[in-house]
Amino acid sequence: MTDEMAVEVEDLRRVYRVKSGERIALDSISFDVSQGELFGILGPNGAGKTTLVRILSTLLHPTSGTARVLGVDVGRGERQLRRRIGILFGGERGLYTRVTARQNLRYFAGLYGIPRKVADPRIEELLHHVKLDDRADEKVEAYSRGMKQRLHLARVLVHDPEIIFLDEPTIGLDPIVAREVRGLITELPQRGKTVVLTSHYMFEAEALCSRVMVVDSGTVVALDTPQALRQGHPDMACIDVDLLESTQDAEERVRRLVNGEGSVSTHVEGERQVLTVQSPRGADLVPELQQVLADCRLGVVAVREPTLEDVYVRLISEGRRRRDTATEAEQAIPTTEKVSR
Ligand SMILES: Nc1ncnc2c1ncn2[C@@H]1O[C@H](COP(=O)(O)OP(=O)(O)OP(=O)(O)O)[C@@H](O)[C@H]1O
Repeated sequence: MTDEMAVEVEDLRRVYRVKSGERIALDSISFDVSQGELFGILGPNGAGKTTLVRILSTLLHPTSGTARVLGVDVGRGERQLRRRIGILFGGERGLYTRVTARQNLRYFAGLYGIPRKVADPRIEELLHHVKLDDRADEKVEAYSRGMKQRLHLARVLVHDPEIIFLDEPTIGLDPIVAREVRGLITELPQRGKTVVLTSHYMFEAEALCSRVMVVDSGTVVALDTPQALRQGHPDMACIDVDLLESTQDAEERVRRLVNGEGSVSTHVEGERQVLTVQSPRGADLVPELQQVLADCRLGVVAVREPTLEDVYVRLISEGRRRRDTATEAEQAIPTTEKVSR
């Protein structure tokens, strides 16, 4: 393994059979991940992220297309690959809580057939690395969520895998613990590991990943460095409007004002409700925006550069608009014409 890509995916498709017929979770996606890269997969709920990670980590077979991990076809080299990959899914499953952290790690090392004289010093080093050495002989049931997640990371590393899949590794963690876990993830490439991670948090992807791939409805919407994605939309400025008191149709009215040339979203930030408008008109839009929102009580109105999250919102909404238009056009074609095409 020198010049090979860590992950090579071509035309990968996964369809689930459901009562109503078929559900396309991945629709012919292609991408590569280099060795030593920290690669992020972003996408809304149901985008296909977990399906993709499960295929890459040999837990699920693709319907068609190819996926090679460390040069091995995931469908053919399961046994060989499992020793070389580490998998961490969000949540608490996968540890034995009635025994200690050290016993957990010894057990998992044993499953991979690692001799004690190799495993023991590695376990010591890992416990130290995830800052659990002083609590290593305590039962895991007495651990906090954060300690369990750090132990999960040690478990993922116990067989010294070359590539690690992390599915939403900081989900449900408090901000301080999440930051600790992110710190440990950042160090993985320095330990020679390739990391593929999924996340719902844009700032996390921006802080950790060398490249990110945005997926929606099983297709790749964008793939680039976080910086290039942000800078790839020079026409876009963002306006944040603090809505101190708002009317129900405020967002809809702003949407009509923007008229498909950008995007509008509202989110709550602590006590604040913030309406964000992305528009190529930038600051020029502010007076009209204030006029449209004249019956609301507004706080600060600020024009700023887009963040990765803004770009993400725009990419997803543009993709969905394009798909809706294509579906409407398809539905407008008379049935006879569809059959003859
Ligand atoms: N076992 C299954 N049977 C049927 N459909 C499934 C199954 N697993 C996933 N799906 C569907 O496949 C699509 C992709 O799901 P997937 O879990 O991969 O998305 P995701 O991006 O990981 O979502 P989330 O962020 O909510 O975890 C969704 O429409 C989902 O409902």
